[in-house]
Amino acid sequence: MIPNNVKNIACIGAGYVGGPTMAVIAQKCPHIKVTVVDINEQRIADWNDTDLSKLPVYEPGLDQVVAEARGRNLFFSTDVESAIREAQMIFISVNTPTKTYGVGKGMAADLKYVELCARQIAEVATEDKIVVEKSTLPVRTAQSIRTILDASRSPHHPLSSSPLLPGSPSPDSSPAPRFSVLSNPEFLAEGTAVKDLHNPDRVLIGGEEDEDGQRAMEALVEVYANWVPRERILTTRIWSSELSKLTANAFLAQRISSINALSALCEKTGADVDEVAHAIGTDTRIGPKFLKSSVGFGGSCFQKDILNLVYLCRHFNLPEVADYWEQVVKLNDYQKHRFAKQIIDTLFNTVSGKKIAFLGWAFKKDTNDTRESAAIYVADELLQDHAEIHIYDPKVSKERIYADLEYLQEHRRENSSRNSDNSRNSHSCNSSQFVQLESSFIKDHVHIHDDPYNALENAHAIAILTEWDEFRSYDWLRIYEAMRKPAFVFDGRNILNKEELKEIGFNIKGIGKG
Ligand SMILES: NC(=O)c1ccc[n+]([C@@H]2O[C@H](COP(=O)([O-])OP(=O)(O)OC[C@H]3O[C@@H](n4cnc5c(N)ncnc54)[C@H](O)[C@@H]3O)[C@@H](O)[C@H]2O)c1
Ligand SMILES: O=c1ccn([C@@H]2O[C@H](COP(=O)(O)OP(=O)(O)O[C@H]3O[C@H](CO)[C@@H](O)[C@H](O)[C@H]3O)[C@@H](O)[C@H]2O)c(=O)[nH]1
Repeated sequence: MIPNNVKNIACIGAGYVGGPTMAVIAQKCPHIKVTVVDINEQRIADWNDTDLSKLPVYEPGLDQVVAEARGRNLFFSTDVESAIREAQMIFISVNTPTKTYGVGKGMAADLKYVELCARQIAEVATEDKIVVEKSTLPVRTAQSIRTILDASRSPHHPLSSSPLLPGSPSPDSSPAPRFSVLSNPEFLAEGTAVKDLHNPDRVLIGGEEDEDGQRAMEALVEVYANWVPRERILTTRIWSSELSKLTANAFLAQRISSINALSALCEKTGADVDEVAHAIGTDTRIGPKFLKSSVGFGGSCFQKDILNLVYLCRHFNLPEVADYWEQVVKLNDYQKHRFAKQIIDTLFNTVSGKKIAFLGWAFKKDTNDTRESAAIYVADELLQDHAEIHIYDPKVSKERIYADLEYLQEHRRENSSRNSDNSRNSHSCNSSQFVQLESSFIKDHVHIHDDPYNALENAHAIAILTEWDEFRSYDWLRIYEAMRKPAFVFDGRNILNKEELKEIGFNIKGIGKG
């Protein structure tokens, strides 16, 4: 019978979502054993490191949560099979990146890791289980997961006891396991993951309408009800839950692209985008959040999830709807390009041989995650013009920065060597005017610093790519004195005090500042 009272949870995928989410469940539910498994041995070793500063995910407050629960009822392991076997409820929290090959390349979500999890659960499970989609998935993925899981109940499956097939050899006498699939998308934002998990606006659970589905939903509601008020735990039909996740991200990203589109108009007209955002945000129907104009949104989710939504719309023959949402991503590409171009234009139409210092590489503050960070695309565009880039980020490693730039070149290589008719023609990563940069060129032209003042010394210009708080409190007079003149600052996050910097002597340009 599908359990409605869970004592043992497994989570497949110990990444930015699986790790923090399960750590908080374990912290808040000491009566439940939570095992997080991953095939990446290094990641698991890092989660188990006694030095909490080495956790693979940097999130404010996460170290305390892990310290409280790890070894008590929270475990990190590479033994995926045992975790599946023992758990009553299994979360799938693996990556679902944009496909980089074949059908749907550049648009659709790549579900191969999710499918592998479903197959492994089907193979290993011997008892009834609840399978929870925690990864962000296209609407109706639960159907595919169910199909794979149900196949393990077929008379030909090695684990099936085949009670329906008279005379067939039965490997054992226990009945084949039953599964119920739930959708429980995660809405945490990086940098505030622990806060968001402790105090979510809502928890969304979608389930199937049969009796098993209802029992499974009840079981998951009971887990969250240990700390989330029940009125904030929403239960819906499974397809609504799946689609709500993509919709939420599309709406959030749309607000950023909307304000970024207007930032370009502000620069032409003399308006100030922050004043415009404040003026419209005070209308309670619009609200003040997610109206901060920037160099462009990054992160592993917004672009991927919108492209996935666009792909779905095209699949269901809704081209007008697809075009509408795709524009959000195109505008974001335009914003990143506009920022890089402004640097080159302002520095007298070339940055060749010039030292451009980057403050920040992460896609937002308070995280070490760099996936789809605007910094990568801006750096690439400046490197195309032979800039010397010097980078400081308080949390991102040297290896990560080089890997990000290399990955972009690899992506460009794939796009140019294959027929990319089906893929998105992104300005940032597929533009025909850009050449593929060699590794040696990247190593020679990109320098990473542990000390921000070293990164900034003798720079022709500074570009702020991430809104880390510490950048505001630097000694800007000292920085000015150590820079080449005219000393340019391009504030891609509008975090610096423009008037103060101008008084020091800087030539400062913000986003959407006319
Ligand atoms: N990062 C976020 O802030 C965020 C927020 C909400 C939702 N999501 C969604 O959650 C999902 C996971 O995102 P993430 O950022 O945690 O990804 P991630 O890449 O940080 O982590 C995924 C992990 O899954 C592991 N994995 C892949 N296949 C596996 C398998 N078969 N068995 C065991 N481990 C396997 C990988 O090794 C990796 O460590 C994605 O669908 C994403 O869209 C992410
Ligand atoms: O007003 C704003 C708000 C954000 N950003 C940028 O937008 C990107 C995304 O920021 P944010 O949404 O705060 O972080 P994520 O961790 O990407 O979280 C988003 O993506 C997650 C993964 O799906 C969802 O769970 C979250 O609800 C959703 O906010 C970052 O580059 C931010 O700098 C802006 O430029 N202006």
